[in-house]
Amino acid sequence: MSKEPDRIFAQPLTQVPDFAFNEDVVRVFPDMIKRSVPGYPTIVENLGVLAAQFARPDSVLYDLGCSLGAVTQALRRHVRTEGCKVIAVDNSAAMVERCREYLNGQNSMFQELLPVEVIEGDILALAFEPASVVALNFTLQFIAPEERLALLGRIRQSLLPGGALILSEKLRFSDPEEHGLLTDLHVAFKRANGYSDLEIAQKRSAIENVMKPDSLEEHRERLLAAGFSKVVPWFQCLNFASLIALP
Ligand SMILES: Nc1ncnc2c1ncn2[C@@H]1O[C@H](C[S@+](CC[C@H]([NH3+])C(=O)[O-])CC(=O)[O-])[C@@H](O)[C@H]1O
Ligand SMILES: O=C(O)C(=O)Cc1ccccc1
Repeated sequence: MSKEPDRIFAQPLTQVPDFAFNEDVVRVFPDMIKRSVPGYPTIVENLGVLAAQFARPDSVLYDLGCSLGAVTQALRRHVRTEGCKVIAVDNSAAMVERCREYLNGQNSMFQELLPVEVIEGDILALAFEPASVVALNFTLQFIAPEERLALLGRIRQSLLPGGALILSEKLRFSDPEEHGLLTDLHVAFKRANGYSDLEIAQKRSAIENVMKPDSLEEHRERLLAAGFSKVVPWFQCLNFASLIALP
């Protein structure tokens, strides 16, 4: 994995462009996500542990919005169920190219890894195969809000009995005091990880038009509306959380 540090927003920009998952971001992505998302390493590793409990024989495990394939790699470390394959999907050509390099490197080093297919494409246009695990690890927040319910409905329809959707997201909070406190604490987390106030401010304006977080209540209601029967939060660190949704 690339160890290059994230300095994307370190210099003052006259106009901050909308955030995009381009070559520059791909190069620093492992550093960026670890220093920006509290709990990210814990979520990714344990997503593999959870997935191993829900994986059904001869089914598909989806990693939707796979970026560099961190979740796919956790699935490969933990899932031992017969006949499973991973389908990892991302619509950033730069991400997919690097993701394939990492996964091919693993294939050549280890035998008996779950087979993985990496697809460059829009998850909104995907024809889902019967799946036992679907991971949306910090991806739904980048999908246009009006598309989210229909996407979750299609995921629900593809899920086999005993399977699960694992959904991780940045949260917004309907209570202004709670929202303000957790936003401030997230800024403190980023500062503690070496980001300057300028980097934090410029990143905030880069993501505000492209990343629209929902509240936990909105997630729960939409998942139930999409046909899920139960929504169980299993992790929260500051304003980042992960939920299990059962079919
Ligand atoms: N419509 C779409 N179709 C496919 N991919 C998309 C779409 N929209 C956005 N993406 C992709 O979703 C990913 C979101 S990052 C996921 C981290 C990863 N899951 C991880 O666990 O490391 C989250 C973050 O950076 O905060 C990017 O790679 C986008 O290209
Ligand atoms: O950096 C932030 O403030 C975030 O909310 C998380 C994030 C992480 C990586 C890319 C875009 C957003």
